Formats: sequence, C-alpha cells, structure tokens
Amino acid sequence: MSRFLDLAEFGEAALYIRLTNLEHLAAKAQAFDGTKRSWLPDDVEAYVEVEVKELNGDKTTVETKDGRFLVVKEDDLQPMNPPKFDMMEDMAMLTHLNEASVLFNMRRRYSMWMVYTYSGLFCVAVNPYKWLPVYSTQVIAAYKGRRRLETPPHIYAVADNAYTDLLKNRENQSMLITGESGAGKTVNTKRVIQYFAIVAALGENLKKGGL
Ligand SMILES: Nc1ncnc2c1ncn2[C@@H]1O[C@H](COP(=O)(O)OP(=O)(O)OP(=O)(O)O)[C@@H](O)[C@H]1O
Repeated sequence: MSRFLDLAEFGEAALYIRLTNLEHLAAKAQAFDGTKRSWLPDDVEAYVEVEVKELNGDKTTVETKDGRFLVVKEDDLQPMNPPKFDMMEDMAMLTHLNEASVLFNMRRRYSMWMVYTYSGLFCVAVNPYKWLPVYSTQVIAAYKGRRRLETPPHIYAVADNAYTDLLKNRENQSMLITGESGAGKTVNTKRVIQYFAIVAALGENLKKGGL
C-alpha cells in the first residue's frame, strides 16, 4: 500500500525536488496560443521561442521575442507545449515531444536546481557541478518503498525500484548508467550504492532517525 506523499518529508531537499501546488497553478494560469508559438533552431541558444506570423511553407514568417522578423522553413519549426507542461517530471507526458521541448524542460528544471527528470523508464540527470542537499538519509527515507511515479524524479527512486524488485522477485537486477565524460556517472553510481547500503543496513530504523 502506498503512503501519502508530503513534501515536508524531504526536509530542505523539497525545494530542489518538486514544485509546490501554488507554483503549478501559476504556470497553468498563463495565457497561451498554441497555434502561434514555436521553437526555431538557433546557433547560440539551440532553440529560441518565436511567434508565427504567417505560415507559408518555405517562406514562413516568424517574430522572435526580441522583435526580429525572420523568414524560415515551416519544417524547421517545432511545436511548443502549453505552460501547464512547464517543468514536467516525466517528459514522456509532454504533448509535443520534440528535441526543443525536451531541452527547454530540462533547462527550466535545471534553473531551479531540479537535476533529475524522467523520460519514460529512464531517469535523466544533469550535472549541477555543486553540492545539493538532495542526498541525505531523510531523502532516502522518503523514497524507500514508494512507487516510482508517485515520487519526484530522483536516482533514489530508480534504486528503490531495483531494490524492491530484488526482494520481491528474488532476481538479480541491473542498472544502466550512461553519459558523456563528466556527466556524473560515478557520482550517481555512488548514490545508488549509498542507497542500498543505508536501506539494507537500517531497514525500518531508517524512519526513526537513521544513522
Ligand atoms: N549530482 C552531482 N552533484 C554534485 N556534483 C556532481 C554531481 N554529478 C557530478 N558532479 C560533479 O561532476 C564531476 C564529474 O562527475 P563524474 O566523475 O561522476 O562523471 P563521470 O560521468 O563518471 O565521468 P567519466 O566518464 O569521465 O569518469 C564530479 O567530480 C562532481 O564534482
């Protein structure tokens, strides 16, 4: 049976883990015309937001946020998701699943130091290059025994899934941790091992205050 999730359980990590309901409501309240807003490839920013002024195949006119009018190919534009999809925890849920929207979602989350995001079964981690208070015993206790989709994205949720399946099915589990050099594979692997060590050693005592 799943336990009710209260963000207070995450302590000081809550800020770095999930938006509050109020923040979600604020995003949903923003006006949005999905027929006009799109992403356009850009040499510096990867993609910039544009407003479509006139759709006309290879001669489509768009306006950038800094007021420039450009003539572009319609095929180069990628549709933008409405603000209610802002900072999605699982990018598989995006209405428009395109490269620009994935990058935008990760960038928005990273700007609030939310470094973990799901993409379906995968958990994508962005290297924060600074210490974040999201690896405490308190956070481990909050993830222990919880279903993955009810908790905010975290490497601990992935570890907990594997641990639960190991106990339940009595079968070996494997985890694929991949990324370019410096992406954070070693750090995240250590976090997975830390999770197993703490959960296996403390078990039920974890909830009572831990180490
Ligand atoms: N979650 C994190 N929190 C804080 N710092 C991090 C995190 N992930 C990575 N870093 C920082 O980035 C550095 C590089 O990360 P890491 O060694 O895990 O990369 P890697 O993917 O294993 O690289 P390589 O493939 O070259 O061995 C770490 O030494 C650490 O300073």
